[in-house]
Amino acid sequence: MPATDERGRTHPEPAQPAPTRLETELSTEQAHLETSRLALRRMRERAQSLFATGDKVAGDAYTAEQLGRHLARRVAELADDPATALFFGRLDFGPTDPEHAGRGYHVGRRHVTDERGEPLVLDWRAPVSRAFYRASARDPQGIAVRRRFGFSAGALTSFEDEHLDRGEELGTASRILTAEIERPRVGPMRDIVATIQPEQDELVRADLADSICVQGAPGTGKTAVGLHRAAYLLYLHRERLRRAGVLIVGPNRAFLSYIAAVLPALGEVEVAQATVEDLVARVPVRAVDDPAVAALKHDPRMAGVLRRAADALITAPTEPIMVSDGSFRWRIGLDPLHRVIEETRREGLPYDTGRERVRARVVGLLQRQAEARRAESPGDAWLRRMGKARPVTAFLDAAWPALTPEGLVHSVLGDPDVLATAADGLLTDGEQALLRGTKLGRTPKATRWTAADTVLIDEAAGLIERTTGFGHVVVDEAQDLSPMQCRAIARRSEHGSITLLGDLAQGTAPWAATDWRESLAHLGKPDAVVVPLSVGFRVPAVVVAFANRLLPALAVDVPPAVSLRHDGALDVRAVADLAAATVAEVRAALGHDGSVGVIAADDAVDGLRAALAAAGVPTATADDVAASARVTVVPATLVKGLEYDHVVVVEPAAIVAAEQRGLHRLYVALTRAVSGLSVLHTAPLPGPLAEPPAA
Ligand SMILES: Nc1ncnc2c1ncn2[C@@H]1O[C@H](COP(=O)(O)OP(=O)(O)OP(=O)(O)O)[C@@H](O)[C@H]1O
Repeated sequence: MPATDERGRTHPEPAQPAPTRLETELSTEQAHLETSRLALRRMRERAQSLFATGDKVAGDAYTAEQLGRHLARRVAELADDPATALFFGRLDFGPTDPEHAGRGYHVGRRHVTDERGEPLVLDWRAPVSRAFYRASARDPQGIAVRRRFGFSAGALTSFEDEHLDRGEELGTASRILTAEIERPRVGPMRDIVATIQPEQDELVRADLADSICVQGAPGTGKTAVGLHRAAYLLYLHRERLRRAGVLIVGPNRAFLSYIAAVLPALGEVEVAQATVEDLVARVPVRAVDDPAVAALKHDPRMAGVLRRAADALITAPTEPIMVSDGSFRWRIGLDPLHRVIEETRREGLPYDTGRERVRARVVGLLQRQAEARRAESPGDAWLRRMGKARPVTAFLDAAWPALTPEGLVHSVLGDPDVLATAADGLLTDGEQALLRGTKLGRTPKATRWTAADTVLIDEAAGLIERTTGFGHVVVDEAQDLSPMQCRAIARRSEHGSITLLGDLAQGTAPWAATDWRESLAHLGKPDAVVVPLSVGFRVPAVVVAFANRLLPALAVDVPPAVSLRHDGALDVRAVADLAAATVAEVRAALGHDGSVGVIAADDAVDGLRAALAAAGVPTATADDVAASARVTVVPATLVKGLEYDHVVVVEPAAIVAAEQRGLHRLYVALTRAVSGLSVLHTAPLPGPLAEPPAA
């Protein structure tokens, strides 16, 4: 409005440069963000007030509890983290789209609607949002303009448009994608919803019915894809998957805590996470196997041995059953008992179910006799009494004895006769001798089980009873699963699907996979497709080139990664004093933003931690993602799946020497860096790294 002076004369406003079109658009978008945040807050407040009064409106305690849980979940889902962008993109449809012509949608982490129910932000998983990830200049999918927003500390600061209708497409040249990839890393893993790439999106949005296996070099986004697929499937099949459950399997606790925040940030708060060891932890692990024995216990032939041992317990009846019942005496002869056992055996039920089926059939035979003699049908109480009658149980105990998983494994490992029969033709004499050398307690209870035993016990449990499964299982770092561990996961996904993620080059377990088809067969999903990912989002090109020098020595057939990052630094240096050089290197790295990871052979970790502490540099451990210390000292055996902005790998030769697949371990260690990698050594570098790179 023009200003008026004391004499009543009007003056034009002091000249302000008119806002540019870009500035106006930016402020419109900022206003939309503000409106959306307020709307989300309203949605959350409504959910909270429903939660507060939910128990008063529900009819009964059960409904109240269900409702309470639902509402609590809803409140958690609607949490707004001011540090993350509520929306990150916008789609403007062109005039010819049959459904959305001329409309624009903001795409973000969850649906936000205004008070009239009109969408302010669309969930990234909604069908319309798909075009945000997949549309291209060649196949615009109805989109005229795709806009990406840039944020700084939760504030919307920029945007970038692609006029797909004019054939413009940025692809990986997007500034906003580049900034996201090059952002210095700190703390736990973050979601990538804003920048999921088309080849990743195809995997994320694969059908629930499809099991898939992703082979990807380090940093190609396998973990990210697996987590986002879990979130996507939960969105699309909410009820079904909530009932059946979704499980994420990772290599160790440090890794699980590193990824734990991703799904909650996407509004998914009910996903189970476990290591394979957790899954099979029916007994505590209190002993260690000799490596050769452990390897044998993880061999899939052990499944056959256990099955045979369980089958061998089922034997032909030797005596008829006689039961006194008041003034009556019932008798079942050998022939019908034979038939019951054989018929039930042929049904191939879990052992326990079979035993109960035999019991029910025997009671059925008694019932028929009773009906014939008494001309009336006995009631439930009678049936129960007959089922528990001593002669019936005695027959069962002889022909189909009760069995526990620990008991079965104990007898296979501890009773040479049982082993000889069960392993005949499956294991060599030498292998049987290895197993006979296993130290066991006198009873299963008194036995100090090993980690490999727990896998056998789980296999035995799978023979005896049905395992409860999940609707979908995501398995990360799957190259390290043994065949027997694959079978443990197969039992938990028999009626569901799996996403298998891994890199054969990073296999460090003695039984590491060399061919995904074999793992998939053991997982019960032989027909799953194997899809490669080859664009690396973590490791800078110079570092990839250095690590790739190890590939020929790793004896695996995998496509090498191509890095999207052409920045980044590599510094390989012979030093005189490892501890002093590490301290200096860490100090220098602390001069820049981001986390610092020091990776060393396991037995060198304590010494390095002490050296850093003595120099006044506090350090965290790998499983402490919330630590305030920026420096983490990680044993090489725990670093799989993790990443740090700057990585210092200390004495590669020691990492290689520490284990059988030490070169694979070193490959893992060398591929953890986001911005820079320093390699410090006193001993010569291991084989392929010592040679000059091939031209
Ligand atoms: N589309 C993307 N946009 C931005 N960042 C991405 C994208 N995909 C992956 N990243 C980032 O790249 C890094 C590596 O991703 P991730 O850990 O999922 O890779 P990975 O294949 O599982 O690696 P590894 O084999 O080493 O376990 C992470 O920081 C992740 O956030």
